[in-house]
Amino acid sequence: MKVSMIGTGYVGLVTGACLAEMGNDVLCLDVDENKIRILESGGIPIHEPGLDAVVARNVKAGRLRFTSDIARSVAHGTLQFIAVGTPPDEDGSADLQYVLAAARNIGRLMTDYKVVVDKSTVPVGTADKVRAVLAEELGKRGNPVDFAVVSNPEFLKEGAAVDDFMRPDRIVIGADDERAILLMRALYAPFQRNHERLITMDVRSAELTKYAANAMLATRISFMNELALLAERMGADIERVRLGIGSDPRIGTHFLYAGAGYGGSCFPKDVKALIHTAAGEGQQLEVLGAVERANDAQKRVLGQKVLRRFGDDLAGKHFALWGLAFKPNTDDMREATSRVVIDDLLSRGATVCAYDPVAITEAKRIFGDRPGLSYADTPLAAADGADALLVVTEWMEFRSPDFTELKAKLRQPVILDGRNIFDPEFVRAFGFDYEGIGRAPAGEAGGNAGADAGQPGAGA
Ligand SMILES: NC(=O)C1=CN([C@@H]2O[C@H](COP(=O)(O)OP(=O)(O)OC[C@H]3O[C@@H](n4cnc5c(N)ncnc54)[C@H](O)[C@@H]3O)[C@@H](O)[C@H]2O)C=CC1
Ligand SMILES: O=C(O)[C@H]1O[C@H](OP(=O)(O)OP(=O)(O)OC[C@H]2O[C@@H](n3ccc(=O)[nH]c3=O)[C@H](O)[C@@H]2O)[C@H](O)[C@@H](O)[C@@H]1O
Repeated sequence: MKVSMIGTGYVGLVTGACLAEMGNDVLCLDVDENKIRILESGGIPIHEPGLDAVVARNVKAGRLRFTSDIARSVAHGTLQFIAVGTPPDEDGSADLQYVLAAARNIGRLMTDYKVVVDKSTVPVGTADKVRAVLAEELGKRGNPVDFAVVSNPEFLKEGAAVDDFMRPDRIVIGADDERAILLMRALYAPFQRNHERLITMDVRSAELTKYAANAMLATRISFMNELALLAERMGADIERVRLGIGSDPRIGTHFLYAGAGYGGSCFPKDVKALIHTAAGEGQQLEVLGAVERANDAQKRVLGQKVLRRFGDDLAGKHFALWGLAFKPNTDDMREATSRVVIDDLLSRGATVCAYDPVAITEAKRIFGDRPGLSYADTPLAAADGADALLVVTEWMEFRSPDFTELKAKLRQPVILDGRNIFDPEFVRAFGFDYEGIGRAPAGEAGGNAGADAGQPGAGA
């Protein structure tokens, strides 16, 4: 099938490459000419495991091409995927300007039947707006060309995007046009793996499904993070609680890890956008409001642990930070907890040396020449002379360091583990003063540690 992919970011490039992998003829469009130049010269503008191989293979086979020529993109695909960004507007609503600009381009130039697919995460009612823009542009030309608008939200995770797209849990298609549904079914047939994974529904339900999924996942995390703070106060261990509740299949152990707050380009913005959508309908989403507030507070928990140990004035103190990306296997730092932690420490006069396997270039772009912030080439080098090590992202390579060497590098053997990657007892046996998120204090096997183990709320 001929597919045009509008927007070659995380979603567009992965979707385009994976569709090409199944034999489709895919043309990827981006208004960012620099991105297109990188792709045309064989580079990949983002860090996403396995993506380079899929892209290279399909470019070589002639099934995947890139362009910044809008007319060429509109002419190419019967299926026109819109996979552009939908960042939060000042009031928290999803900014639809890029989606509607893409739709306008299609309407302005299309000459035959097109299925316009909303792949971007967009609020309920957006398909109607896209339809209206297409009709308006066609109307201006007095050209009654047939088209359909389909909602096909994407559920891939960064860092596992290719795998998620190739082996989806489900494929949601919101449409009311039979011809369009048939085309979408055919397009996604190779991804079904002998099991019906395609769920068709009306467009509005499909649009809401995407926000509901992210909001539910964000809720699980904030819920566990709040319980982790309570566990710290009570001398309980959130990891044991996670196993204890996760064994109930109605709850499950997945996606239940307490940590230093969720980040990324989607949970924060989608939670905000859903709250805003509901408010527009006169409904307050009380639970989601709390989810957002709890997460904002959770991003400050590591900084607060530092202040409790070292006092409010951190002048002369130096900290090692492991992990800049909002999660492992990506260089994405949008809404990353590391940004809040670094700001908190630097604003109190501390200096910070950070290490991340892939996100240092992105950090340099974000922080510029921020005084007090430096970067190291290895995790151990980052720890050199630090008063404490803060773990912010759970990269695999952080999980089994040489603890003896690490201790020798640090000025004080303090580890504040924002992702609970270490076994507290194991690390303490090396003489570290270790604190995780919601972990039992030293010597406690889950008993009541009373007021001594209490944390002052960490803003929650
Ligand atoms: N990043 C993720 O893991 C996921 C993102 N989503 C959603 O997918 C959408 C895209 O997200 P990302 O890929 O992360 O964004 P991104 O920011 O990485 O990429 C968007 C791309 O669209 C391009 N663009 C903007 N306007 C354009 C236009 N009129 N014509 C052609 N190209 C244009 C930009 O230059 C940029 O390269 C968002 O709505 C997001 O919420 C959904 C699931 C997962
Ligand atoms: O709409 C989107 O863009 C995507 O948003 C998330 O994917 P992503 O943001 O890439 O990453 P996640 O793995 O979901 O992690 C998000 C954040 O939650 C945190 N997290 C995750 C899981 C957990 O148990 N605890 C926890 O704190 C991570 O550290 C990270 O900061 C969803 O998982 C995807 O299904 C969705 O398609």
